This record gives sequence, C-alpha cells and structure tokens, in this order.
Amino acid sequence: MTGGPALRLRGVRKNFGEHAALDGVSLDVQEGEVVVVIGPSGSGKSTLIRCVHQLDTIDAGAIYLDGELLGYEQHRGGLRALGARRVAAQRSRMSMVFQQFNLIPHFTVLRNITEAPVRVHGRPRAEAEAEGMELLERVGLADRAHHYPRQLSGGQQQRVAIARAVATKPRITLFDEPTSALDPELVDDVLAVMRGLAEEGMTMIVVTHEMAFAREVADRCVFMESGRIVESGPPAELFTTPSSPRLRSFLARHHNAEAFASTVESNS
Ligand SMILES: Nc1ncnc2c1ncn2[C@@H]1O[C@H](COP(=O)(O)OP(=O)(O)OP(=O)(O)O)[C@@H](O)[C@H]1O
Repeated sequence: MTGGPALRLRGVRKNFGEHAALDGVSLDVQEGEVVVVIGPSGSGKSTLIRCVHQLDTIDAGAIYLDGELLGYEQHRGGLRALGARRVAAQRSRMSMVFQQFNLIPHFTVLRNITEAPVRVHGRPRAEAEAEGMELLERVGLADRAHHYPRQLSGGQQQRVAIARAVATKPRITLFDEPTSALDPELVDDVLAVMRGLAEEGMTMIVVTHEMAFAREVADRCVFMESGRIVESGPPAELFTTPSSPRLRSFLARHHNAEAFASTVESNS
C-alpha cells in the first residue's frame, strides 16, 4: 500500500482494429471508494474493467494497482510485457464478478468459494472453509453450502459468485453488469449484497444500468461515452445537475424507462 489511490488509470487506450474502445481514460479509485460506471451501450464500460483486470491488454497509457504498474515492467529504458505468471500474480490481487456467474458446476457452493483461497493464495482448507461459511452467511446462503450450482436460482448463484470474488480479500472488486442476466425479481437480493459490501468499505468499480443503485450506493459516478469519461462526480451532483448534454439525455432516457417500468408494475 502506498497512501495513494488503490487504482490509478492514466491515458488508457484500447483499440479493437481501427476502433478505440477506450480513448485516453484517466481515473483514480481511492481505497474504500465505490465507483459506479454508467453510459450507453458500447461506450467502453466493460472494456474499462476488463483492461483493469488484464483480461484485455491496453495499447497505450498505464494502470497501477497500489502504485505498481500492471502488465508491464521497465526494461532497457522502455517497457516490456510481463510474463503470464507475473500477470496472474497481479490479477490475483483483484476480483471480478461477471454477468454470467460461471460457477464450477461439479463443485459444491462452498468449494466454489474456497477453491481460489486454497489453490491460488495457499490458505489452509479448514480456515478457508470457515471463512467461506461466514461469507455464505453474509449473502444469505449458509444453508446452501453443500448444494451444487444447478440447485440454485440465478440470483443465488450470483450471490455465491460475489462471495467467491471477495473470498480472496481483493484490493479491488470489479463488477461487470452483475444483475443484467437475472430475472427482475432476483435483482434486488444481489444489489443488497453489493450494498452491504460497499457499506463495509470494500473498494469497488461497478458497471451497471441500475440507476437507483448508482444513485444510492456510489461514492462517485463516472459517465462514459465513445470510450471517454465525459463527466464524473458524486451521484447527488451528477444526477441532479449534469453539465454535459449527453449525460442529460442519457439520464432522461433512463428516467423515462424507469417511470415506464414502475407504471407497468403498479398496473399489474
Ligand atoms: N472483443 C472485441 N472485439 C471487437 N470489438 C469489441 C470487443 N469488445 C468490445 N468491443 C467494442 O468496443 C466498444 C466498447 O464495448 P464495451 O463492451 O466495453 O461497451 P459497454 O459500454 O460495456 O457496452 P454494454 O453496456 O452494451 O455492455 C464497442 O464498440 C464494442 O463493440
């Protein structure tokens, strides 16, 4: 730990062919901060956190975790890419929760959670299991510890995936639209688990279309468009007095969609 931000992005660029999915993104995430990334489809939100987690390599700029450059090292006055083992070691200090929960089907719920702490972080199994049970308690699934993923609903599987992500005590947890593959009635339980982690001071970046979650839980909201951060700030400011016209029209579209959904709900 450095006393600086937990995560720092400077001028990050990611190209897919001719197209810049990230076009010079700079962002600091402080320890304990919850940053929620919003923006239209294709604006680069997922690419941003995939680059942080080193699932995608970057084409320019730099990303630092606790002051350590990710993916590259100084070599003969320039930079060279790190080997796979060192990248894996850096990645093991972060966790990511995906849209699709990807639990290992032939492992029990508890084993899904303890596998990385035991195999990657060398924790004694008994200790990892005790902590795994505590985590399951926190996500409301202690009674499912010895079930298999197929015996759980999508929302329950996602809560297990979140417990798995935080079991390694990551410096930062990245969420990529964690509720968008779920039936609407399962979304709230997952968001409640994430809200609990935020209240405990976990450092998080959350990509989501859940505007109420962004408004209520984010310390800072980042609005992206065309691979750039157009505006960022505390949600109370961003949502009430957006300065960019693009953010204003994005919020209006979402507001209309939410108002429509609540009318349908109250009429049903
Ligand atoms: N593997 C890939 N190959 C080619 N283009 C890609 C790839 N991944 C993303 N892109 C492109 O990069 C841009 C940013 O995509 P990204 O998935 O980051 O957007 P997003 O804001 O997360 O969108 P959504 O809200 O729809 O998930 C898009 O134009 C997308 O088509």
